[in-house]
Formats: sequence, structure tokens, C-alpha cells
Amino acid sequence: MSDVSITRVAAAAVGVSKVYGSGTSATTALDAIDLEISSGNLTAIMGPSGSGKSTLMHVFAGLDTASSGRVSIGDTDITHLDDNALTLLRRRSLGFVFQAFNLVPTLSVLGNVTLPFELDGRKPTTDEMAWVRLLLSRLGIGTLEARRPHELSGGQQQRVAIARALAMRPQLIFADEPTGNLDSRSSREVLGLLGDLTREFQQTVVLVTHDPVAASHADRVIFIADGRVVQDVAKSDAKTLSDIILSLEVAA
Ligand SMILES: Nc1ncnc2c1ncn2[C@@H]1O[C@H](COP(=O)(O)OP(=O)(O)OP(=O)(O)O)[C@@H](O)[C@H]1O
Repeated sequence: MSDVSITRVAAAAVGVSKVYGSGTSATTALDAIDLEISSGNLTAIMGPSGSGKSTLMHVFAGLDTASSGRVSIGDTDITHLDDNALTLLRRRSLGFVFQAFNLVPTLSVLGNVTLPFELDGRKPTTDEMAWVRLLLSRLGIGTLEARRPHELSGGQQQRVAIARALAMRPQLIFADEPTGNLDSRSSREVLGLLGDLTREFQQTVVLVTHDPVAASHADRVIFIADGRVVQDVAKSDAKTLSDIILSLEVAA
């Protein structure tokens, strides 16, 4: 019997198009995308510059609206939610990890990681604090909780950002080029931790990346070109995945 939790859909786009501008200056960033993101998976979105990766992420996160089509997060159709509802959804159901870390410089590590609770107008419960401390420890930064971001290396700062993204156990985490500012060793460590935590806690992560090495940590890789899905490869199909990554490296 199949496990329904594995096949649950964390996010879906149905016929999603996004056109910026109008008339002769119109740019079609997304062209009738149909896509389901499964729960508990690390899904990478790859594609050349300008292919629509960021736009797709922004539309999924309700940071930008689709020109047509429908977008849902879990069971919620977000297509026509107003700004207040979208803000609440982002705060409670989504987590973000960015290339630039985006930590608050005046807050300690612990202050940054518990910020999502503060923004939601409450203090973390005892259980939630235990979860936060478990995350810090699993990410190897448990002894650094009193430090400020400027007292940390880039890799440590990105671990703090990952802990913050996981703190409220969101339905979905978006990681946008999370290793773009890290050297190759820190990148490997951060990606390894992201992959391990995803699997350990059945967390759903969408990773937007140019980097084939980053994408190789994913359970599934979706390739986008000109606003369309051109390849959709599961890790179980490893030969196809490595062939495609190799062809992208050759083309780059
Ligand atoms: N606000 C905007 N106004 C007009 N055009 C835009 C806007 N944002 C993106 N575009 C265009 O939409 C297309 C897709 O852009 P997008 O940023 O999603 O690509 P990307 O794959 O994330 O690129 P990169 O890897 O370089 O970040 C591009 O042609 C881009 O110029």
C-alpha cells in the first residue's frame, strides 16, 4: 500500500503564465507551466539565466501574481488571496533561504532563528524552543547562539538562515541560490545539511539553482527554458540526471 504522505502535493501550478509588460515590450517569463511539488522532497529548479526560475518561485510564494492559471500551496488556492492573507501564508507556511543570507545584523543567532515566531506576534513554546535548539545543534551551530551574524563565517550564516527557515516547520521552503555566496567546501556542507534535514524531518524544499552540484543533492530536478518545463528528472533516474547535468556543464 502506498504511503499517502509521500505523494501529497505541497504546491501546484496549473497552466501558470506570467507576462511582464505589454504590447511590443511584453516578456513571457512563464508559459503555461503545469507542475506539482511533492511533499517531503528536495526539488531543484534549474535553467539558464532568464529562463523564469525566480519568477516561478515568486509566483509559488505569492510574491508575484500569475497573469493566468492557478497556484496552490498545500490545500490552499492562493491565486486570488489578498495581500494580508498572502503575508500570513508566507509567515506561517513558507520558509525562505536566500543567497545573501538576509539575517538581521543586530540580532543574535538565536534571535534570528526565533524571528519567525516574533513576526507572528508570539513567543516560541517550550517545545518550539527545544526544536530550535535541536536544529542549531544538527546544523553544527549550537554553540554559537549568542553571536551576531558578523561574527560568523558565510557558511555559518547560511546555516542560521536554514535553521530560521525550518523553525516554524513550514509546509514548504524556498532556497534561492543558497550556495551562491559560499566557497565550494561550505557549499557542499550546507547542501549536505539541507538534504539530510529535508529527509530526516520530511521537509519539502524547492531549490532554485544554476549549480549542477547543488542540483545533484535533489530528489528531483526540473529544467526550465523560456518559461517552460523542458525536463523533469527523478533522482532514481540517475543516468538521465547526470547526462543532463553534463550537457548543461558543456553548454555553460
Ligand atoms: N519585473 C520584471 N519586469 C520585466 N521583465 C521581467 C521582470 N522580472 C523578470 N523579467 C523577465 O522575465 C524573464 C524571466 O526572468 P527570471 O528572473 O524569472 O529568470 P531566472 O531564470 O530567475 O534568471 P537568473 O538565473 O538570471 O536569475 C526574463 O526575460 C526577465 O528579463
